[in-house]
Amino acid sequence: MGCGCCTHALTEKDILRVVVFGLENSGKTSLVQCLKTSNKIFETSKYISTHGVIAVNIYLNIQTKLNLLIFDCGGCKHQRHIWPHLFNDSDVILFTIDSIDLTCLNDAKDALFDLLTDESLLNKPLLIVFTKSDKRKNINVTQLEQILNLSMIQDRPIHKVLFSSVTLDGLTSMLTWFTYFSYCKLHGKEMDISTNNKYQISESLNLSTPSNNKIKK
Ligand SMILES: Nc1nc2c(ncn2[C@@H]2O[C@H](COP(=O)(O)OP(=O)(O)OP(=O)(O)O)[C@@H](O)[C@H]2O)c(=O)[nH]1
Ligand SMILES: [Mg+2]
Repeated sequence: MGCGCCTHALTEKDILRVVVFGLENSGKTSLVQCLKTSNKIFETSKYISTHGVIAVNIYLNIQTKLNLLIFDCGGCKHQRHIWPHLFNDSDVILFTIDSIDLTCLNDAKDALFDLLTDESLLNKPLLIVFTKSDKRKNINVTQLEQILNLSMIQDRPIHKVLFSSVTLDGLTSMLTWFTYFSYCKLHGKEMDISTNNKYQISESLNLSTPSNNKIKK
């Protein structure tokens, strides 16, 4: 696989495989598009539900050579039988949760914990993305975390981000997290739960500002 701007062919180790799960309408495809293009979506964007899985290759940062292969899965119930087929190939899991639609939280929690108990996903790093943060001020993330029982998840690195595809708030935090795990994979390092390491690495990679990732505001 090549990206057009690298001089060497990419190997498996160069590519971080990210599987994106989450209920229908929770913002997965919009988020992937934001990662791919660094552009905001329009608030009025039409909802087109994903069928099956869409693989998206993203080459993100000239300095860090972050290569992501993202699997964007359809979220509605009858699509979820496809999810297990992607488990083995993943390095990290991204799970989206609509931070506005509180009626879906229990379903989201069930879907999330079903995933995490699957043997092939044990210990895989988990990025929880609370989406649509532009739609409501003062979202109480702690309350969301409590309802979802996220403190129960102790067997793996976990990071939580409040994100909006409309404003791109939270994008840099996601990219920093991906860069850390990409670095670990490339160098065969243990994927550490400690956040200190993560930030040391991201600082040394000079990833702390959005401009490094060419994010258009
Ligand atoms: N205001 C706002 N709307 C969003 C945001 N993210 C997604 N949406 C809207 O929410 C709807 C669903 O977004 P999608 O990204 O298609 O959701 P999905 O999780 O991929 O849905 P499925 O493919 O059915 O599983 C679309 O109308 C988007 O425009 C956001 O951050 N803010
Ligand atoms: Mg979708």
